[in-house]
Amino acid sequence: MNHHYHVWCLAVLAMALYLAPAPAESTIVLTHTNMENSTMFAGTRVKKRTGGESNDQATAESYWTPGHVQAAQEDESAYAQPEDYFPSAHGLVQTHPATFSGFGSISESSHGNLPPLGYSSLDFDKRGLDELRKNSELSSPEECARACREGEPPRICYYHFTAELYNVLGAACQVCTPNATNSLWSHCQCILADGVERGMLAVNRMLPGPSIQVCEGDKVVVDVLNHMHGMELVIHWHGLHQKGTQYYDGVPYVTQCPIHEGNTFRYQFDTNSGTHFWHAHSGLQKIDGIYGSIVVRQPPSQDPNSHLYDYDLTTHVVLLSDWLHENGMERFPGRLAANTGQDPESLLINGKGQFTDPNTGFSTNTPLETFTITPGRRYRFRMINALASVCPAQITIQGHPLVLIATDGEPIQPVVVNTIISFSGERYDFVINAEQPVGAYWIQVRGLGECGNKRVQQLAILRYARGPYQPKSKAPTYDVGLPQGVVMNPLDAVCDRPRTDAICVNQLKNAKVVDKGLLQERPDVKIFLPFKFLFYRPDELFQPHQYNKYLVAPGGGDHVISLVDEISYTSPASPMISQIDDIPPELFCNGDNKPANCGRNCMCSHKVDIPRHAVVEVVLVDEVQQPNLSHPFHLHGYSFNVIGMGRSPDKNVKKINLKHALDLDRRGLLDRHFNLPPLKDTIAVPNNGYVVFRFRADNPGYWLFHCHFLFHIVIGMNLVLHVGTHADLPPVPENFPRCGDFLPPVSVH
Ligand SMILES: NCCC(=O)NCCc1ccc(O)c(O)c1
Repeated sequence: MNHHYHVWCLAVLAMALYLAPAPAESTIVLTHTNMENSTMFAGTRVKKRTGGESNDQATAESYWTPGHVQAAQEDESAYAQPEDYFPSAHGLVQTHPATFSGFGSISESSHGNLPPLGYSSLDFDKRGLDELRKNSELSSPEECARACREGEPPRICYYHFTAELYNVLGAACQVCTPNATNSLWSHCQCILADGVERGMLAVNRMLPGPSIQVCEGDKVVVDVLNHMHGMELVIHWHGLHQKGTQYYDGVPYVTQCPIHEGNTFRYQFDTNSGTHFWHAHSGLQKIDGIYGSIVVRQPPSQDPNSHLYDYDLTTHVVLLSDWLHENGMERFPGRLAANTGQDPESLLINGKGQFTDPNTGFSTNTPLETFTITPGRRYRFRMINALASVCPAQITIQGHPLVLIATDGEPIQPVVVNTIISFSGERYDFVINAEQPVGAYWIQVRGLGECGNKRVQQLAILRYARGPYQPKSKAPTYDVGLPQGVVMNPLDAVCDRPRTDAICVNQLKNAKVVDKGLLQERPDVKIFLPFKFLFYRPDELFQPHQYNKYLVAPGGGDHVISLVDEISYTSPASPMISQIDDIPPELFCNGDNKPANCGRNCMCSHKVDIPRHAVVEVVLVDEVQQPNLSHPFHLHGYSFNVIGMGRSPDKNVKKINLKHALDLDRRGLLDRHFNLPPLKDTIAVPNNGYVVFRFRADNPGYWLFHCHFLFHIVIGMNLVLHVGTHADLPPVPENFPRCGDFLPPVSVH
C-alpha cells in the first residue's frame, strides 16, 4: 500500500504545482496544503488528504484520475528488476532510470522506455541535435552511458549545453503534468530543487545539469552555448587531466578566455576513469546551478575493486550540492545585517530535496531522491561533493555500512565506514550490499562546520525493489541523526595513528602500485604553501582611488581576502596558455619574486614554475586560524599521492604556521607515509594542520591549484603551477578565442 500513498502524494504535489504559484505570503510551494500539518513527509499528509478533508483534494482528483494510480500500481511490478538492466561482463547499466523516481513511474506507465540518463540528446538545443544528427561519428549521451567492455571501440560522445538564466518552480512546472504531452520526466523543463521558488542558472534546464557518462578512452565533445545575459562562462571538468588538451581545462584567463554571451565554445578531451564532475569556474555561477556529474567507467577487468560490486548504475550517482534561496551574488562581497556570510539555506541530493522554513516550520513536499536496489545485490555508488560553500557534508545511510573503494576517481584498498564527511570537490565511491530486510531506508546528508548554524540537512531514500517507498522510521533530524560508527575524514584531524572510530585520507591505501620515484626520500622540488586570510581595516579598504576586492566573512563582518604564501591571486586580462606574450611579465609573482612594495595585500598572478618531470612535494599549511574551517585544495591536471596530514605533534604549539611547519620538517616530524599513498586531486587541509602530497610533473601546462570554496576562489586563494615550458605545450587550436585589454593611443582629433 505504501506506493499507493506515494502516488497520491505526487498527485497532490503535481496538482499544487499546477495550480501553482506559491501563495503570496510565501515562496515555499505547497504552503497552503501544509498549513494544518508541518511534518515533512508525504506519507502522513497523504493519508490525511485521501480522507478528502479539503477542497484541494477535489481539484487534485479532477486532474489525477484513479486511473493514474491504477496504472502506476500495476507498473510497479516492473521496477528495478534485474531484467531491467543490460547485462554486462560485470557492471550493469540500467535502462529505466526514471522508473525510480515517483514522477518517472507514472510517465513510465504511459510512455514506455525512457533513456538511461534521465535525459537524452532530445534535451539538447536544436543546434546540438542537428550537430549530432549530421555527424555519424558522434554518439549521443544515451549511447555513451553503457556498460564498458574490454576491446570495444571507443566512442566520441557528444553533448550540447545551453546555459541560461532560469528559475526554480517556473511555468515549466505547469507544463510537466502527466496529462500534458511533454510528459514527465525526461524532456520536462521543470526544476523543483527543494521546492522554494528562486532565480537560478541552469544548463539544459536541469539540476544538476546533464550527466556525462562514458567509458574510459572515449572522447567527450561538449558544445557550451552561453545564453546567460550579460555573463561570461567557463566550464571546468573536475578530475579530468586534459593531457594533450591543456587549453580545455576551463579556467578563465589561465586556459581560455571566457565564453561570451551568445557564443558556443567546443570543448573536446580524452577521459581518465573515475567519478568526476563539471562545474562553472567563472564568477559565482557554480552555486547557482551550473554543475553536473561525470562518470568514466572501465571494463571490470581494469578496476581492482570490481569483484566487490554487481551493479554500477547510471542512476546511482549521488551528487551533493548546497543551495541558497537567492543568487550567489547576493552573498558576495556579502552583507552586514541580513543573511550574512555564505552558508547555504539548504542542501540538495541530485538536485532534489525538501526545505523546512525555520521561521514558520512549514515544509515543502517536493520529491526526495530515491535510489533503488534489489535484495542480495551489491551496488557501486558514486558520490560527488559539489558544494560550493565551506561546509563539509556528512552522508549516512540507515542500516547500511559503506565499503569505500575509490576517491577522486582513483581506486583504494576497500575500507568499511558508516558515514563519510567530504569536502567541496571530493568524490567518494562506495559499495552498498543490499542485505537488509526489504524496505526503505533514510539517507541523511548534514552540513557541518558553518552549516551547523542553520542546521541544514537533506534526505534521500534507499529503497529495495518491490518494497515500500517510505521508510518506516521517523526521518532523522539534524540533531538526532542516524547512528554514525566509523567516520571517513574526522574533523579532529587526529591522523597519525590507526583508530577504530575514524579513517583519515592519509590512512587510505592505494589499490595500485605507486611510482617508486615518487617515494624517494628527497623530492626534486619542495613547495611550502601557507594560506590564510588578510583582514582589512575598513578605513584601509574604502579609500579613494582603490577598489580592492573583499569578502564579508560570516560572524563579525570581517572584510577579508585570501593569501597563499602572502599573495592574493589576481587574473591577468589574457589567458596564460594562449596569450602569454600579452601578459605584462611584472604581473606574475610568487613567494620568491614579489613585486616591490607589494604590501600586506599583495595582489598579482601567483605562478610557480616547475620543471617538467620533476618529483614535486607540496606542503600546505593552514594559517587561517579559524576553528571550524578546513580548506579543500584542488589541483588541476593531476592526481597526487597524499603522503601525510595532521596537526603539530608539539603540544606547546597552539597554532601551526609556516615557520613551525618548516621546523617540523627539518626535525623529520611531518607525517609521511610511503606505503601505497592514495591518489587524490582534492584534499582538505586539516584545520590548524598541514597536508603533504607528491606528484610527478609529467603533464605540462598551467594548472590552477586552489581552495575549492567558491567564495575563496574569488578572493584569491589560488595559484598556478606552471609545469614545463611553453614549448612543451601543444599549440592552441586554430582560431582559439582571444581577449585582453584594448588600450590604443588616445586619438586627439
Ligand atoms: N579570529 C579570526 C576570525 C576569522 O578567521 N574570520 C574569518 C572567517 C571566515 C572567513 C571567510 C570565510 O569564507 C569563512 O567561511 C570564514
